[in-house]
Amino acid sequence: MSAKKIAIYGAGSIGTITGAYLSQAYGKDHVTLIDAWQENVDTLNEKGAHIIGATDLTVPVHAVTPNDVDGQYDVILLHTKQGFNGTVLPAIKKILSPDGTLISLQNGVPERNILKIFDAKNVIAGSVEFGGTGHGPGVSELTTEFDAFKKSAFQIGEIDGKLTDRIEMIQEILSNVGGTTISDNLMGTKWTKLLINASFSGLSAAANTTYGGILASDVGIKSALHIINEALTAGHADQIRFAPMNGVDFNQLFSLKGADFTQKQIDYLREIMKPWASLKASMLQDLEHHRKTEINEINGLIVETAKEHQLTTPYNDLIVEIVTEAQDTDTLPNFDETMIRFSKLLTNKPILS
Ligand SMILES: CC(C)(CO)C(=O)C(=O)O
Repeated sequence: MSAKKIAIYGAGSIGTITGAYLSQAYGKDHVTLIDAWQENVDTLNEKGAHIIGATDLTVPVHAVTPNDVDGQYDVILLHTKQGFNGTVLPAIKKILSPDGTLISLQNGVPERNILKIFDAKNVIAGSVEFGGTGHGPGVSELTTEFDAFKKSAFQIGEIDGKLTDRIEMIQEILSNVGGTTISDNLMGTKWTKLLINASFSGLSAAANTTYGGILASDVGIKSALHIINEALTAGHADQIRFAPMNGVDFNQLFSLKGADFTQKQIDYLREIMKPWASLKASMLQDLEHHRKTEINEINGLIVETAKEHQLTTPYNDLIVEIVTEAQDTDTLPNFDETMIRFSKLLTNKPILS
């Protein structure tokens, strides 16, 4: 396998971590990090990729800007944001070898659009299950606890869910980064990641805090459960079978069964999310750096899907409202104000024991 040429398209907080581990495993002659930010590319080449947080690791890497890409790649990991797909996908098409594989790892569910540009035989997809926070050029903080990262970093699958030699080969490659499981239910995988993004990343962005800040707040954790439940309801209406993530069946454990969520559901959600407490949503990092967020592709997708089935989504609506407001006014949301707005939605919803 080491003869394969691998590219990481998008060396942001997640791409830098992935690129560091793959370069460590296969050598920088076989792995290229592609990123549009010249200063990031220069620093990566001069100083290596520096991973801090749950580990401390510096790995020599080879990085280029999209304009300087030379040659074709057998495997390309797609780590840019969906908002750039209009330019990124045609650029990737030119550098993916005819038998190559593009791994769609973006948040949301971009695969239908990706398949308009790429032949299905060249595409697999999956979800990223670890967090990263950028700390300037070349430096990324691994925000998932190290054991959880090594256990569960990616879930990948063929579009048709088949177990193929190719998907096993990609699993082997990604296992150099962290735990990688194969899913036979790709849409279920993408939607389970979507519900984590909508709830914890949505609230992290809307309340200007980490996942831990949401877990520690009663309003935060209860709102997270409502967001998850809205995503489950919209997904079910759209025939989605939610895949377990890191062994946890969100559908089974966290859907609303009675008048309200039970204390057991609250405690369990707090417990299983602990290894991700230091995560800062990429949408919050976008707001901090004056970039457009993925709000429409994350909470917005749940709202839209629900609407198609005449369902309402007050909790996801509020996330969209707050994050869009912050994005449009180039400001950061305020934790207390956001919690007040969510507590109004939660009023009259007692927690059953
Ligand atoms: C889970 C996490 C933090 C990993 O990048 C994420 O997907 C996001 O916030 O966008």
